[in-house]
Formats: sequence, C-alpha cells, structure tokens
Amino acid sequence: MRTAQQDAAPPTWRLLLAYVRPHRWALLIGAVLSLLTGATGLLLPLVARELIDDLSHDRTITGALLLMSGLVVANASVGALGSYVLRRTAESVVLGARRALSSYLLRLRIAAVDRTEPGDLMARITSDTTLLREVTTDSLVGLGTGGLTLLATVAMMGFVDPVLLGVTLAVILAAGTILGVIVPRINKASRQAQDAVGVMGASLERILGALRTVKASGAEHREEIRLHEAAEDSWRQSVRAAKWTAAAGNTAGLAMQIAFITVLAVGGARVATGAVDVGTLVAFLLYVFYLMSPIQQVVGAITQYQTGSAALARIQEALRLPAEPAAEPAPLPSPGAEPAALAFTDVRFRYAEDLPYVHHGVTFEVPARGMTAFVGPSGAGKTTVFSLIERFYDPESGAITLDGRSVEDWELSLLRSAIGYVEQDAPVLSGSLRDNLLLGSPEADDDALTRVVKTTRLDGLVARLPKGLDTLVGHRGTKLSGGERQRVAIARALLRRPRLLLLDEATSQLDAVNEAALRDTVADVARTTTVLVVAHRLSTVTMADRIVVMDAGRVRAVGTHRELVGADPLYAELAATQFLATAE
Ligand SMILES: Nc1ncnc2c1ncn2[C@@H]1O[C@H](COP(=O)(O)OP(=O)(O)OP(=O)(O)O)[C@@H](O)[C@H]1O
Repeated sequence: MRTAQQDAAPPTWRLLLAYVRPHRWALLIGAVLSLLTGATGLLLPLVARELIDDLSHDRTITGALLLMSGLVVANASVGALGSYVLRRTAESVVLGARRALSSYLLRLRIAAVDRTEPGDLMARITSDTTLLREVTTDSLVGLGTGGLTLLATVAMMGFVDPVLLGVTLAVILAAGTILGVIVPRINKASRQAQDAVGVMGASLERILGALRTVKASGAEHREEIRLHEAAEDSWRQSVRAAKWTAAAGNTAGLAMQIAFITVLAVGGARVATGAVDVGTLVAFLLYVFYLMSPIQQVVGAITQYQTGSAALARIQEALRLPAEPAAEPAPLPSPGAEPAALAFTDVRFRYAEDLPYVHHGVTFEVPARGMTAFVGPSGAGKTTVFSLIERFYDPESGAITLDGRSVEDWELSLLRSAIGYVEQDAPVLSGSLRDNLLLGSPEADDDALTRVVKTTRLDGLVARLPKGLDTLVGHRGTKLSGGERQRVAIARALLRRPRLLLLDEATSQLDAVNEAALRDTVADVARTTTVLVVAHRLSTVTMADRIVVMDAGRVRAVGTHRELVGADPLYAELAATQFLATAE
C-alpha cells in the first residue's frame, strides 16, 4: 500500500511528536525522573573517589558510605518511578494512535477500501501501533535522557581528566561511524517485517472470511502454505533486523570495553608518571563503566526508532487513504416523514481510472412513493446504482438528486439516515440478533422491534432461539440460514423508517411462504416509502409500479411489466428465462 504521496510525507520524527504532544507533561516528568536517576548515578564515582581518598588518608569513611548507600537507594526508587511513568505514557500514546486509526478506518471511502486488504489494515491498528510503545519510551525518552546523561558523564570525565576523555571519545567516535552504516539496515528490515505481518493479516482475513469455501474446496493445504510463507517472511525480516540490532548493540558494547582497556593502559601510565593519582583513575574508570548505560540507551533509542518509524510510516499510510468527513450521527427520519424522490441524469461512472465504465450515461426518474424494480443481465450496473445513491462512490459526470437536491449537496450522514439499504448478500454481524436489528436505529423501542420482527416473519425464528432476540448469531451470522439473514437485513433497514428503501434482492430463492410474506411487506412499505429493488425474481417485478431495464451500463427501457414484455425484447427474454417463472 505504498503511495506516491509517501514521498511528500512529513518526516517520521515530526509525526511521532504529533502523537506524543498530548502526553508531553507526563513524558517530561518521566524524563526528569530518568535524569534524576542518572544524576544520582553520576555522583557515585565522585563519592567513591572521596572514599578512597579518606581511606588513604586514614580518615573515617562512615559519611562517604552513608552517602553512597543513600544514592544507591535513591537511584533505584527514582528509577522505578520514572520507568512506570514512561511506560504508562507510552501505553497512552499507543491508545491515542489506536483511537485515531480506528476512527479513521471507519470513515474510509469504500473506493479506498476496495484498493486495500482489510487484514493488512487490521495489522496496522493492532501490531504497528504496539511498536509506537517502544519508540516513545526507548526511543524518544531514551534519546533525551540517555543523550543528556551521556553529555553530563562526558563533562564529568573531562572535569576528572581531559586526556583520558580524549582517549575515550576517539574510541566512541570510531564505533559511531560503524553504527551509521548499520542503522539504516534496521529500518529497512523492520519495514519489511511489518509489511509481511500485514500480508499475513490479509491472508488470514481472506481465509477466515470464506473458511467453509476453503474447506469445501479442499484448499486448506494451499492456504496453509501461503500463511506460512507470510509468517516466514516476517520471521526472515525480523531476524535480519535482529541481526543488525545485535550488531549495533555489540558494537557499542565492544567500543566500551576497548575504551575501558585503553583508559586502563593510558591511565596506568599516567599514574606511573604521577600525572594523576589512583583515586582519579578509579573515578574515571567508574565513569567509563557508567558511560555504558547512556550509550546503550542512545544506541537502543536509535535502533528502536528505526523499527518504530517503519511502523509509524505504515500507520500514516493508512491515515492518508481517502476518507469521508467526520460527522455526528444524523437523526433518523421522523415517523410519517415524506418519501423521497430520486433522479439519475446522464450518470457516467467507473470504479477506477484503469477500469472500464460501468455506467455510460444512466438516466431515470423515480417519483416519491411506490416501488421501482431494476432488472437486467448480471453486471449491467444495477447494484452500482445503489452504491452511487449511498455515495459509496461518486460519479464522474452527470447528476444524482434526492428530493431534487444533488446527493453531493446533502450532508452525508443525513443522506444515509434517509435511506435504508439491504445488500444482496445481507451481511449479519457477529453479536446478538437484537444488536443486528438495532444496528442502524439503536433508539428503536421494543414495540417497533416486535412489529418489525413480525412483518419480516422473524417471529417464528425468535421464538425458536434459546435466548430469543438475545441469541448470538455467530461470526457473520453463520448460525442463521441465508433466508433468515436476508430477513434480518430487511428488518434492520425497516427499523430506520427510511424515506427511500434500497433492496438488492438476493439471487437465492426464499421458501415460497416467506417470499410471499416478504413481497407483501415490501408492497406495504412501498405505500409510504420509495422502494427501489434490484429484482431477480419475476414475482417481485410484476408487482413493481415501474421497471427500469438496464443493460451494459445504460437504461434501455422503463415501463410496467405488461408494457415491457411486448416492447422490449431483452426484458421479454429475461422474464421468460432468468426469472424462472411464467409471466402473468
Ligand atoms: N467495487 C468494485 N470495483 C470494481 N468493479 C466493480 C466493483 N463492483 C462492481 N464492479 C463491476 O461493475 C460492474 C457492474 O456491477 P454491478 O454489481 O452493478 O452489476 P449488477 O447489474 O448489480 O449485477 P448482478 O445482477 O450480478 O448483481 C460489473 O462488471 C462488476 O464487475
């Protein structure tokens, strides 16, 4: 999902600061506590020098010992508190990123979702945001506190013996040059590892979304191989990142050991010539030893930043996908609201620039109230009409008006609240039957619910289910039959009291009794609401007030069943064949 805009994206550190800004005070407190920990540690070598001095001059060491113990205890307790504050803040940063990302993903334009893999988007919310935790604490704070402690330590070393400091810095600079080569490799490998996790998420989503088909097709083994390949790819890249991270850590560790030995040798020589005393050498060596922690912190910060910035880049990519404007949920139409009138005028539309046109200039009018059926061969563009009304996509040219006003001028939430939409495959979400029915109208009262359950003939099902409306329906409603799912979807749409009902009829047949009952329900609804049906059954078509015949992205005829059977050969053929029933 790399986009051309990525090159123009702001630098990662700026993005990271944007996530961190709301928590800056907590972060500052954590950083100050970390610095205090460092400062208490920095005083220890000086106290040690004092102690050795006292010993060599036969002075009492009780004071120095007490000071040392106090510093050690302060170091540990302030360190623990600082660590807690930082980790808590890092979790808050992750929470903020997850909130922002999940809100954004719910607003994504359908066209953007068409171009992405939902599993990959899920990985961005779950796994990539987790990596922000480390980048906040280890990286941002580590770089700040580690860097400051490093500078303070270097200053103390310069104060103790500038010559030995020169020796130490030369070794550190050499190590720094090597690190400059290693660090970009960590970034690249981390990015690829996270991309592979995304691929794995996408594969999982693909399989779990069609597990029955996968099993029925005997495709488990092939799918297993694909999953394993993605997992192994992530492993390979993570191992590569681990290799470079380990190399970076070891380079820092090795540099410190070399510095320690060099300081010991050069310092020993300086003690021998009387340039410095033993206490100074011991204090300096303690500082070299002490230097290890901030250096490792800084190196860790830089390596963690590489992993985190790779994750951050993936998060930002998702946040740059086209989305709908954020809006408060709109109120549902009031009871008895007027039905809506609809018109398409010369609408041209294609799903993407590299795809052929689906609508080549679609024009039709639907007055308020009554039922309009859309018929035509598969792929004629009937469902696309509904998608354009809902503004899941916008046409390239032409006009779509609802109540005489272009749908583009409607506030999106208001437009959608006026419409009830039943998709062809009638999706049912996991949760209870009640949750599903109330999805679009959470405020509907029990009376309305009971009425709708009755009109959609779900009452028999509710009575049969162990917990009635509160029975869980399983992932994607797998515990319901196809016909039941369809009726749930219709009930859900009706509960919204839509001014325009879009019904994409399932191609599968309902049983005769339920089909007749639903037909009556839809006919009933059409008396007070504008109903548009993509019809696959002759029984539906014959009761429509008007039929729009579509073919290859154009409207070729509009009329009643009787008119069209005689006037339009395609309709006559469809009526005779596809609808599988005899004309009245
Ligand atoms: N999201 C999409 N992205 C790209 N092309 C799409 C998309 N949805 C549909 N199409 C294409 O647009 C054309 C019209 O699809 P549409 O679903 O509107 O047809 P339909 O008349 O409703 O067909 P059916 O009766 O089979 O449901 C088809 O060729 C289809 O492949």
